[in-house]
Amino acid sequence: MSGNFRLLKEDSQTSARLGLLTTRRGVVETPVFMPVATAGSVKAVPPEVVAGLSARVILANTYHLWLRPGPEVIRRAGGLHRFMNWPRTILTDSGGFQVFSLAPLREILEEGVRFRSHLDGAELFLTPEESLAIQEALGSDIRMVLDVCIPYPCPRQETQRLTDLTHAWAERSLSWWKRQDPQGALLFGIVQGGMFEDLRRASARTLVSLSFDGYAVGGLSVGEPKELLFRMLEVSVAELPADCPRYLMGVGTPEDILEAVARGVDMFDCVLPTRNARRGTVFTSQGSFHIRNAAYKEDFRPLDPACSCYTCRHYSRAYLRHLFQAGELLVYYLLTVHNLAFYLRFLREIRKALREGRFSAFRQEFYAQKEERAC
Ligand SMILES: CNc1nc2c(CC[C@H]3O[C@@H](OC)[C@H](O)[C@@H]3O)c3nc(N)[nH]c(=O)c3cc2[nH]1
Ligand SMILES: [Zn+2]
Repeated sequence: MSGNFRLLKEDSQTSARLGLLTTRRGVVETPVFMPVATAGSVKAVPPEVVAGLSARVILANTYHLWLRPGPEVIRRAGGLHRFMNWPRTILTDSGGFQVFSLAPLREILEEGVRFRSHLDGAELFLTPEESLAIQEALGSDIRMVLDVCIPYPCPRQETQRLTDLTHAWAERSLSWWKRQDPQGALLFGIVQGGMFEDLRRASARTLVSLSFDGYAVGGLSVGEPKELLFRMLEVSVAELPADCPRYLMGVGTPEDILEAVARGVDMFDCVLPTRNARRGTVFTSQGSFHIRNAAYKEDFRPLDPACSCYTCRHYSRAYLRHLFQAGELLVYYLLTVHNLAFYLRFLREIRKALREGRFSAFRQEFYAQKEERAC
């Protein structure tokens, strides 16, 4: 819909591409990883540090911020950027996923979703228009339409019904959007269709015919086998315009991201680097490991010798293990900084490989190193 995305280079051997997404808060090189700040904070790490790690976009969540502290508080604070002191791009998810993953006792109606708050059980009703009104109060730069995140598995007939509903809500979202002055904010549609190739293709085509600024592929990374995730991704992306950004929601491990980039995805969000850090699991160039392992009790090396992040420059595995065992809060900060640095560096390396026309060699090297580790 809006020409905010420029294709800079397409890989010769795969569908991978290097792009530039311009939002009203800055320019974002793609493929990009977006740290998750669901409730308005990248857990345990201040925004200046997240920006210092080169993050250009973070992701917040309509459902969580709607329930607490409420959109009016954030609107009166001057919007989410001011409220959380993040001056760069913010993408807000619509709440479609949380209503199905968090809220109990829900009812999907034509008009919207009725459910009970996971915080206090209060009865709530979320419509496509209300989700966009909340995102408007938050003042995010990229907004997602309210969709139905179809669970896995789901019978074909129910998949068709929920996908049709998602399309009706997408249409209502766009007509609401056209009645507003979005002031340069972008609106993304979300492809559903469950695990049925024909429903996936039809969903992508329907959303493209409505014309959005970008397209997310939803309803994946919901417990399905990897080969199904990538097959449904391929058939969805095949129907999406090359000159619009594609966002694969909730994915994933470094390998999943690499494979999705190879299939033409530009944008990623995932809780893995931040959530795993708080659980003591770290990502490194030698694979991932759990810091509480006794093997690290007197291991005075950094988490990853190939990492130059603050944590790796100043602290050893032994110290980080000690903090984790002692329940010292500092370890959340130190491990999250490292995992985010790892993910953001990984995407930087992917963009560099694409820029230099050696993406396939980079991908082969990634698997060769993985093989080596396995021996
Ligand atoms: C993990 N797998 C996965 N995440 C997904 C999310 C974001 C979760 C959202 O919830 C929070 O992360 C758990 C973040 O705020 C994130 O934006 C999705 N969101 C929407 N609207 N529709 C989907 O079909 C959908 C599918 C997903 N699959
Ligand atoms: Zn590090």
